[in-house]
Amino acid sequence: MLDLLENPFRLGLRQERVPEPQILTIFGASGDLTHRKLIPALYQMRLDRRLPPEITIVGVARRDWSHEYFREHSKQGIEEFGNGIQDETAWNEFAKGLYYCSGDIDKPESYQKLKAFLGELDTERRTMGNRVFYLSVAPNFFPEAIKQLGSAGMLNDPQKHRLVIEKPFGRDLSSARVLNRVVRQHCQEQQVYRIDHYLGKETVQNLLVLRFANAIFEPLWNRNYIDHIQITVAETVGVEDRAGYYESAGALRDMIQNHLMQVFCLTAMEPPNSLDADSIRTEKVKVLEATRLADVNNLNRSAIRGQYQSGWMKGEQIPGYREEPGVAPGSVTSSFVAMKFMVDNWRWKDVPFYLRTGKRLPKKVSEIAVQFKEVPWLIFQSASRQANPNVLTFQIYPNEGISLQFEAKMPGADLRTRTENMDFNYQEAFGVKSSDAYDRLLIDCMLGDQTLFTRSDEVEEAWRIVTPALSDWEANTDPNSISLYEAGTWGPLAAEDLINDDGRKWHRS
Ligand SMILES: NC(=O)C1=CN([C@@H]2O[C@H](COP(=O)(O)OP(=O)(O)OC[C@H]3O[C@@H](n4cnc5c(N)ncnc54)[C@H](OP(=O)(O)O)[C@@H]3O)[C@@H](O)[C@H]2O)C=CC1
Ligand SMILES: O=C1O[C@H](COP(=O)(O)O)[C@@H](O)[C@H](O)[C@H]1O
Repeated sequence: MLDLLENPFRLGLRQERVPEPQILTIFGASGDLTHRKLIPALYQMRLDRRLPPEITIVGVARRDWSHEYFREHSKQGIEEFGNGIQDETAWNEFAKGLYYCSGDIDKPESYQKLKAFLGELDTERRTMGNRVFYLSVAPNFFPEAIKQLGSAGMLNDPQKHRLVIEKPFGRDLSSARVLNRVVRQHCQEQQVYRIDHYLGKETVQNLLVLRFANAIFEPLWNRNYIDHIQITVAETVGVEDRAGYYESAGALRDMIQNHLMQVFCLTAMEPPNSLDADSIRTEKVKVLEATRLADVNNLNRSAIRGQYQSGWMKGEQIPGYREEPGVAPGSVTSSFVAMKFMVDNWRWKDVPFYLRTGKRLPKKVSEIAVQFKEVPWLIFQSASRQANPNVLTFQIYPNEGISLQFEAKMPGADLRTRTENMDFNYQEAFGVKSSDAYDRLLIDCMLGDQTLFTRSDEVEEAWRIVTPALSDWEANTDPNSISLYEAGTWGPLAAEDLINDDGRKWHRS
């Protein structure tokens, strides 16, 4: 493989700073996220020397594992979900810094045991009292874990102690406020990293670069040129073995309130004064404050929920959501949500933002499609009778990149046009696969950079916007009140109507 300095595509890709030695304590160490994402990301970062040799990871969960078992389990996770071990010597060195400390979030004695253990490790691993506590557990545990960590004196040094909180942050506006209050009682905002892994994705960050490092887009980025914007996160997987969590969350809490709304913020916000964490977060809050569901008096015009029923995908029969293990037979949990937002400000008046996400859809795809207005008068013949409008698409998954759809002249004597694409592909351009979002976010947290993490007021504003739909859906538990869609299709018909009624259609990538 070419060295960073030799490969011209990779110039400038070197990470500037390596975090100080520290101990990362993961609550929920035996869970899915730790196994599939966090440990593989941490190992890869150490392999790439983006983490110091002293990096130490302590897993916490109730089950009675040994350090050795946690190491073996982690190794298997890296083989299955990461880039593999690659180098046994490097693995052995990394594994020496992996520890397990069984404990129950609800029990104060677990924190005393953990505190003593971290103290011992500090001396052994030379980690200088630097601590990150990562709450990779179900959201209902967040308040208790924070209270207990605070009471045990483990969050009392704002310079050395950091707290990472997974999503969803609360389950509605009032619980998010309570959680923020708990956070404020036990630590300062500068210590808190509310994580949203979509902010760690390269194309999501590329949105900022495209908008604010290029002069040509900003003049067009408003109601004069943009017809509407669509944000889609479609998944082929179903609820898998996460019904315990998903039944009480649903697609609105699991995806829209956090991932899709963060992407929405970066698309719609005003230019920040600088890249400073608070400049960006302040602009995100401002655009959220101006945002509402399109029509709260007629929710069918702005918020659609759906649930997959049995269907066929890749020749295989897929069970319906209500037949999945752990799901109640009459469940009205949504596995699909589509929403229409309006932003009441000068830039976006009358420009709808359509957001949709769902499980068991035909394709795994995440993208932002910015559709421009049609030309006022077409003087050419078009292959499709009518010229297609320009669409700028940010492809978050798969094939991270950006493409611009435009009309081009077809060969021949006639002046006829056809729709073509100008493509930028991240991997081809830079000669590297984009790294996993968790790498970037874990490093940023260890370096004390909060730019890609959400602030308390941001989370609360996001909850405020979706509250009318959330309240209506919570109140309506009739199994027939949710629109059904066959697994392997693009969601319920009501979601098509949401956009078709405005004379528009969902972008198909
Ligand atoms: N999985 C994913 O792809 C993603 C998950 N997330 C978020 O990450 C968090 C974790 O999710 P996930 O890993 O899927 O969840 P899992 O259900 O797989 O894991 C939960 C973990 O919590 C531990 N746990 C449960 N109760 C206690 C307790 N009383 N004391 C101590 N530990 C406890 C469990 O271990 P034990 O039973 O041994 O105690 C287990 O390690 C959630 O907030 C989720 O929303 C975010 C993005 C993606
Ligand atoms: O946070 C979550 O995200 C995943 C989708 O993430 P992606 O990076 O694969 O697009 C989703 O499957 C899960 O339900 C949700 O909790």
